[in-house]
Amino acid sequence: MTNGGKTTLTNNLLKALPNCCVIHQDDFFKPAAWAPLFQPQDQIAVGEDGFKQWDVLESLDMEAMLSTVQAWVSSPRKFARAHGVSVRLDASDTHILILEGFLLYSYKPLLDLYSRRYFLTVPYEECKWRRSTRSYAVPDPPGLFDGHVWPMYQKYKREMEANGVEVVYLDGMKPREELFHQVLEDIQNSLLNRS
Ligand SMILES: Nc1ncnc2c1ncn2[C@@H]1O[C@H](COP(=O)(O)OP(=O)(O)O)[C@@H](O)[C@H]1O
Ligand SMILES: NC(=O)c1ccc[n+]([C@@H]2O[C@H](COP(=O)(O)O)[C@@H](O)[C@H]2O)c1
Repeated sequence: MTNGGKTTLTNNLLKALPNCCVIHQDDFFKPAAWAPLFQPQDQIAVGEDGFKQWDVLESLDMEAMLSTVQAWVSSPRKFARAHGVSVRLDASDTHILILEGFLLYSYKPLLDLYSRRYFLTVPYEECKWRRSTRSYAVPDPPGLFDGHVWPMYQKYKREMEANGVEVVYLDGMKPREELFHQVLEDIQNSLLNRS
């Protein structure tokens, strides 16, 4: 979920895991107008509620994100080099790709590609508070959290559960270090079980 601690956890994992790349879903938001002149290029819809609909799958270019994932799948080593990730030649040939995002489990073509699916959650009040302290490229207009962000979070999570998508829930209220060690251990175990 938004402000669950995804970026923080991802950055910690990136430092600890060899040959590890990341793709951020935020990089795939479709273009939006920042001024009326640019209106024709605006691909973010405005809902009946008056809010720009940022938190729906249609606002993200998921095809482009999938292509980026496929580029990694076809050559992790080349991908790592192109993204400035140093490839350790002495380490095992295992490569890891982290996808970091708030709507990763609602786009079918990606669903079967994941080895592990983690889902960080925090309670409503904490999420709202953390969000209020964030500064996004496009600032939240007043009322966006309750009017759009939270309802969309609930809707997509409900759908994900109804579709039987299995995830490992992580308690985003735990200290950063604890979350890091929990997930690192889980990744290491899943790698061991594969070999
Ligand atoms: N485990 C944690 N406990 C308390 N605060 C956290 C924790 N993880 C992240 N934060 C804080 O919450 C905010 C959102 O974190 P961030 O990692 O950017 O979330 P996300 O990428 O999920 O939106 C930041 O201010 C960050 O410092
Ligand atoms: N990166 C952007 O261009 C942009 C613009 C508007 C809103 N957002 C917000 O980003 C959130 C997702 O990012 P986080 O998971 O990091 O919070 C969404 O809830 C969305 O409302 C991002």
